[in-house]
Amino acid sequence: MTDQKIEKLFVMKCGGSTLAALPDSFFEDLRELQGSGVQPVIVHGGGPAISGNLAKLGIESSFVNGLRVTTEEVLDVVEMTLAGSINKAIVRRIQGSGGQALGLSGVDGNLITARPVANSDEVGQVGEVTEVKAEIVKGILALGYIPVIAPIGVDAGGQRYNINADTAAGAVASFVESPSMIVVTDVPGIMRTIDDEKVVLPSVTVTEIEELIASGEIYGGMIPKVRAAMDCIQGSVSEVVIVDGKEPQVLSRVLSGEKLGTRIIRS
Ligand SMILES: Nc1ncnc2c1ncn2[C@@H]1O[C@H](COP(=O)(O)OP(=O)(O)O)[C@@H](O)[C@H]1O
Ligand SMILES: CC(=O)N[C@@H](CCC(=O)OP(=O)(O)O)C(=O)O
Repeated sequence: MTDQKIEKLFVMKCGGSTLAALPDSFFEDLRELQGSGVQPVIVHGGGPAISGNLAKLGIESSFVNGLRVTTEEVLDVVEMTLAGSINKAIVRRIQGSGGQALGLSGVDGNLITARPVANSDEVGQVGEVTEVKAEIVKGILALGYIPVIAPIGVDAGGQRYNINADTAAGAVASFVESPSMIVVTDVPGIMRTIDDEKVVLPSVTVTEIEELIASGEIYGGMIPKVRAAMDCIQGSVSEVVIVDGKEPQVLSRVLSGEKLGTRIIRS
């Protein structure tokens, strides 16, 4: 398989907070992009659905710094939810709009290899990415399908890992050398309060992000997004854009350079 850079490639992360709320027009926009030769790669989350399924089984969810405490029992539910129902629901929605998609998790073909995170004594089977097999992603794109990736990793011994979806998306973007990553979530970008009013920041630098985390203006689920963004923009990814998936034609507008959401840039 060729390892040349793919023109018009972009990685998109779809958050669990917004998946169910994404309008049909979002998938129509995606299909039109695919039809015009753009090559989207999707990495998705599904945190709320995992917590919902765990609750049905009487298992309480707990998080340490945004990472789910993941026992083997929890991991079964994580994999079932992410690689199963959520992954297939996205594939069906893309196909329903006339696009072509192929769903897989990081386990398939050893797509995402992982090792335990540094604080695995606290969070259990949570992984950080060691490698993403870019040739699998490029091969699926070359066949004309949108890869839809669930963030489960695996190691050489066959152990599974639960990987935060923002982290996984950033790693996929780096390894496939995507020029950009679009993070689709349930808020219109990174917001801060100025004169008692919440405003969306059009662009932020790495230094500004550190300040916003330190001041508490970036918190919770936004932290793994900005951390993943800061990690991947050190390499081939030149910008990460955080946008609301309910914004009409959000993907094509961002890709055509419209100032929408928050752009995270290097300096
Ligand atoms: N500065 C900020 N601007 C916007 N949202 C923020 C900010 N800090 C924290 N958040 C929170 O981050 C959430 C998005 O993260 P999360 O719920 O994990 O979404 P996803 O499922 O898309 O990954 C927002 O709904 C909001 O509550
Ligand atoms: C380790 C860890 O926390 N993994 C996440 C994976 C899903 C995810 O990240 O989903 P969102 O993008 O919807 O938040 C979890 O178990 O919830």
